[in-house]
Amino acid sequence: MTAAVIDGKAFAAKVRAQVAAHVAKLKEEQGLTPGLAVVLVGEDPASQVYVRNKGTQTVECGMASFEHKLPAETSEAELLALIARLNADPAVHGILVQLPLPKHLDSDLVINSIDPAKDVDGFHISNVGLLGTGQKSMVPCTPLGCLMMLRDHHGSLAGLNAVVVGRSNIVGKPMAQLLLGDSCTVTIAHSRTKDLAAVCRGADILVAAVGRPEMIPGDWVKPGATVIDVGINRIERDGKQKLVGDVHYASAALVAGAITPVPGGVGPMTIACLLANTLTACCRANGLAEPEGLTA
Ligand SMILES: Nc1nc(=O)c2c([nH]1)NC[C@@H]1CN(c3ccc(C(=O)N[C@@H](CCC(=O)O)C(=O)O)cc3)C=[N+]21
Repeated sequence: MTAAVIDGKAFAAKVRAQVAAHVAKLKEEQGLTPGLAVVLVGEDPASQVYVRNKGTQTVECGMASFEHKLPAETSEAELLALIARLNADPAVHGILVQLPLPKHLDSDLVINSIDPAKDVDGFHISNVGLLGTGQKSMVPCTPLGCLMMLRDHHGSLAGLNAVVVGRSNIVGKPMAQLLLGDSCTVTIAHSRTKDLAAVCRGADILVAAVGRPEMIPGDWVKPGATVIDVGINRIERDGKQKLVGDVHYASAALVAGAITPVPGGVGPMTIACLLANTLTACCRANGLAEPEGLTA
């Protein structure tokens, strides 16, 4: 059997179209334009490309984009002062501080200085706690995108065995919370898990978020399982730069029921969910009904 390919790129385009339609309605009926501020500290080339993509897609959806590029040697006080200004700016509904930050900056402190209502990454400690207790929160973009694709593919996720490989605060842990919220039986596995292969083979839903190129081979995949590959690893093969996931795609696709490719899977959905979260934040800030199907 060959797996169905879950086309994240096409799915993301649909999500962005929904966002754009809702934004148009907000403008017409309320005179409101959702705004997203993206803060980039330093000159990492990959981050620059990525921040530019976010800005372009934000504007394409009819929203306002505010880019703040600060030099690598920006002090913590300067960064916190910028965040305070964005927190107070009514034109800004979402704030994203691109991670990782340069080492001299305390990212927990910086993230927790963002107004939780504007924390479109869902990384603020207060949003983490709200998600963990099943309350309304801002949900991290990558796990939200994965959840949307899983719901679309399966309908109900109730009772399915979900294994999340990776325990990061930005993907693994919130992904596990969302799957639990949809009544999966959830296992969080990681580098110290005993017999990781056997644990993975028990998964109806396998989410790989470890950041190791092609670490999960096809024979760790249960026949018919749904595989969500969060990894985006830049490697060199045959003298060429290549993007691969955390799953060995060719072998996994022979066994899985459905699989997300890299590129074109989770990545585009992450940005689409960032735009959806910005719209949601704008609606909440103004006491308006939230867009349907774009939140957890
Ligand atoms: N505060 C913060 N929030 C983030 O959400 C965040 C961050 N910092 N720092 C960096 C990572 C990385 N990330 C990606 C999102 C989409 C693609 C994406 O669209 N990838 C394309 C390929 C792009 C390419 O060709 O390089 C794809 O998978 O098809 C990649 C990477 C969000 N991040």
